[in-house]
Amino acid sequence: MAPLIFTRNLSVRIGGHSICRALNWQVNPGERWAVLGKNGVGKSTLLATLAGLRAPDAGELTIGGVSLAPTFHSAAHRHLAKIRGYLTQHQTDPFPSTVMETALIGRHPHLGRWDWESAADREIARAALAEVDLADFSEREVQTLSGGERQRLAVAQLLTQQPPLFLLDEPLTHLDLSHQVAVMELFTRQAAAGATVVAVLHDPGFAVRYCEHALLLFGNGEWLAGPATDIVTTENLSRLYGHPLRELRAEELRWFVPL
Ligand SMILES: Nc1ncnc2c1ncn2[C@@H]1O[C@H](COP(=O)(O)OP(=O)(O)OP(=O)(O)O)[C@@H](O)[C@H]1O
Repeated sequence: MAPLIFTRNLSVRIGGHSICRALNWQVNPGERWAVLGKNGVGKSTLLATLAGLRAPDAGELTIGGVSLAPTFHSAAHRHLAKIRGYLTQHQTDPFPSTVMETALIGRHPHLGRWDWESAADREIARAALAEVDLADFSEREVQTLSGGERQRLAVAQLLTQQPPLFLLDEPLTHLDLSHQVAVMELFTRQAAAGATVVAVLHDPGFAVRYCEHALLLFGNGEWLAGPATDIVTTENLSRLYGHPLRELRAEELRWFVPL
């Protein structure tokens, strides 16, 4: 099966700072990857690059068979919109809109130029809202939602889009513990059904619990990618965060606590 993400010697920089240098990385259908690193190392910038929203500095990048670098054709944007769903770190709502209308934005890549959303589209959106515990919120104004409710709506909009690749920038922001688990389990089910998940996470315990692969960004262009069991270790994490950590085990769960 063709990889969803393929990079060869990919280099991404921002403001004179190297995020990754010569990144050789392959993400296959059904895989779940956690991206870990300190604040400011460039996790969001790398995700925006994978989403096709900024150009890398060097190397090759292909997303779902669409070449984003070194060659990229603007005609590929529509195709790309069906391939990858991108959860940004902050949600903005400049215009009044209901929860249902906001979820339905996820259907836009699937509609023709003059099409309205169909009953089937609305059903997909309704099911997505139910998945994130917002079934009763359809007619609420989006600006009245709490932080956690707004974040769950952003997840519902992604589910409504039904992309094969989910790029999630801190999907657990604003969520209470039960909704953190619910959202990670929801994406685990998506992966079991064949979708691919790449998530920026700040808790390595959640990373090893829900992702079988990890990409570590060390902030100087250096990176490590591979099976989470091999590379999410106290030694690597202590170096990654510049702070000593200890691993605690509870039954089959692994947690990492800062000392
Ligand atoms: N336009 C810009 N010009 C220069 N530097 C920028 C610009 N935009 C962002 N940066 C810097 O690039 C670095 C990477 O930012 P990015 O948001 O990708 O980091 P991050 O790893 O996602 O951080 P966090 O964990 O805090 O969300 C940061 O140091 C940020 O201040």
